[in-house]
Amino acid sequence: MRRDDPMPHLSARPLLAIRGLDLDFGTPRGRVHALRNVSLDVPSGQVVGIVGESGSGKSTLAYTVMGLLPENAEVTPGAILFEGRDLLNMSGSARQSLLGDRLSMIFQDPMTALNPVRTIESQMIDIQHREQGSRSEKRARAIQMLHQVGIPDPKDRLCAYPHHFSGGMRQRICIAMALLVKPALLIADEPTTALDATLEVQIIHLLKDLQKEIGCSILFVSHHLGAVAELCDRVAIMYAGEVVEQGTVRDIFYNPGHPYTRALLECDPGRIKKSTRTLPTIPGEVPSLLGSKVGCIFRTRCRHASDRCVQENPVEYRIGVDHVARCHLLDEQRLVSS
Ligand SMILES: Nc1ncnc2c1ncn2[C@@H]1O[C@H](COP(=O)(O)OP(=O)(O)OP(=O)(O)O)[C@@H](O)[C@H]1O
Repeated sequence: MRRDDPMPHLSARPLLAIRGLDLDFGTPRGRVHALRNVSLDVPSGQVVGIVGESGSGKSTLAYTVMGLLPENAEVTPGAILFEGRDLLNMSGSARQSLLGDRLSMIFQDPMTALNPVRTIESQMIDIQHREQGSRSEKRARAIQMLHQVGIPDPKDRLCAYPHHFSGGMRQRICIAMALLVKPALLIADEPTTALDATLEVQIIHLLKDLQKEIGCSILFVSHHLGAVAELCDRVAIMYAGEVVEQGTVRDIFYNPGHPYTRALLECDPGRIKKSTRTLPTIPGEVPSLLGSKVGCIFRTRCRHASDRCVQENPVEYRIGVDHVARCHLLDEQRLVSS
């Protein structure tokens, strides 16, 4: 069960390779250990989901890749290799030239990305500033992309401002803008959280279709397991700053190896029997991220926790070819039965 080969689930040259990433936020109360020893791959042409409860570090991970961190953030070791180049050691200008070109992002709130006082046309033309072609060619590409994301009468709507569109339509416009530059990697940070369930399904289907068409990879951050199952090829489960388990969608949903993943699946409203009147929750609370980094991060909520879980950080154990989890139980070869 214990892996012999270091990180067997990580391929030789993925599009994005995060290795041993730790990130702290300096605060008056001490250092918040927001990311702990995170290693993760996004292979070319694949969609990787990052799932976890609120505060588990999903957005911090996404923003770290984009280089959009606040001043109090400090990466203390780690590497983020994008197309083989370490983003953490790149000059500001080299990194800047990747953003909005090879790397693109969709935010939870579309108004974060859209300028409220500029027309959709001017914003969609501006985003193509590195692309070849005249203004009218860029305008034509914008219309085509708006059509692809399902904006009705795109030619007539170009002169509208963001507030003229509904929330769902604004998110479609953001997707159109993010994909207009044909990025190699699209980072989507909870892009459907602000939308109702019907719109969420539409946006997930849209992302799926466009990803296939453009051939880009997506790092999809979500706390919605159903959306992840629908869209992703691979899933990483985060808890309190750590990736505690990762594998294919099938591995995670049908053969979870970590007690936290099991608990998360048991609490998923999409899987709960209709006769149940109260939604189950995971007992206990997420630990303070200010604390020591020693021991299993999930031990305070785990019914299987032992002394070893207090004293020793679990390494990744291989459950399947492409499937790993950080839990001492796997070392002892007695998988948790639910
Ligand atoms: N600028 C900051 N300074 C101090 N702590 C921060 C800062 N930004 C985030 N954190 C802390 O880092 C941890 C991870 O936060 P993050 O927003 O990445 O979680 P998340 O999983 O994306 O949560 P959500 O689903 O609610 O967006 C949290 O404990 C959060 O309070």
